[in-house]
Amino acid sequence: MSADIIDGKAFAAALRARIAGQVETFIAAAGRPPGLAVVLVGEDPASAVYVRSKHKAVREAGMEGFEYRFPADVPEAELLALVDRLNADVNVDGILVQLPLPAHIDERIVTTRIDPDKDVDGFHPVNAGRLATGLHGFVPCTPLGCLMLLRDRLGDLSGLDAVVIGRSNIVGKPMAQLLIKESCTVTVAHSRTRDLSSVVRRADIVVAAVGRPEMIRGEWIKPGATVIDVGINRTAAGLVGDVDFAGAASVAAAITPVPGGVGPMTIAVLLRNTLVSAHRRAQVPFDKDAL
Ligand SMILES: Nc1nc(=O)c2c([nH]1)NC[C@@H]1CN(c3ccc(C(=O)N[C@@H](CCC(=O)O)C(=O)O)cc3)C=[N+]21
Ligand SMILES: [Mg+2]
Repeated sequence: MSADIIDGKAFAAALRARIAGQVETFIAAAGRPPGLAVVLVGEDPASAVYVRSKHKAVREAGMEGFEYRFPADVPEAELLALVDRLNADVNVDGILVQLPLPAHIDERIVTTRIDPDKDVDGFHPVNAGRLATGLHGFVPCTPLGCLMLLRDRLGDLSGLDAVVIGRSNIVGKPMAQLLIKESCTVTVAHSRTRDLSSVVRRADIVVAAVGRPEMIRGEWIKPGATVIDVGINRTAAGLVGDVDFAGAASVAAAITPVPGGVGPMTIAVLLRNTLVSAHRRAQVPFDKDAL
């Protein structure tokens, strides 16, 4: 193995510590903590684990967490009524409805009901549009976390060839938008891409977000590339990413591990977005780029 391992867990912990410092300053100015509401529907064990770790992170940062749980058969209207209440609640700066939702609930309707200016997940179409057109708004946490790791590692990304594998609204598309903004030459590959290995081989930056265990092979990676693995796949052998880690690590310059890479960044950026939202809503000035 020759690649440096990008320690997302340590980067996220440092970011969270800086956020906690800024939370104290915010409380002194605004007289209240930043507030994040997290809504969980159903009993999916993986979702319950994520929601618990989000709450722990919220408390550790000095923010206020509001937690709401519904049984899997909650009527959509009841969920929407809660979103309406949270939209109107002055102490709530961020609203996150944990996905996936049960099949009888339309995720698009719920996501679109959240006030875009409290949408710290960045899933509302208004925020997707803001990102696509260069306006201020919330950027989805996972791709923004990936970008922070890339900038920390590579500095200026301009002119680099980037391949994003996966075209979801939550990761692939916003990741591509962020890399375009960084002046990368961006290719978005997906399940219908022909000759994926040749597409990946050109890339200085590979972001894998396909949700298929170890699909991106080490032999495809250009020597010296930086590999960001967004995948979290539970297999018989344990947690693995979308990248063949051992193979890729023998040729890449740097690679994120799973776990301990992108995942912890997602939660740290959620706190960051909530802190940014709190400052905007309370009209307390804040330099988010100094975080
Ligand atoms: N509205 C909404 N917003 C989300 O941001 C959202 C969501 N729904 N639904 C589920 C996904 C998944 N997600 C993760 C958060 C943290 C880790 C994380 O911290 N992972 C650790 C531990 C991995 C493990 O042990 O499971 C790691 O990669 O090292 C992973 C995944 C947020 N999601
Ligand atoms: Mg796909």
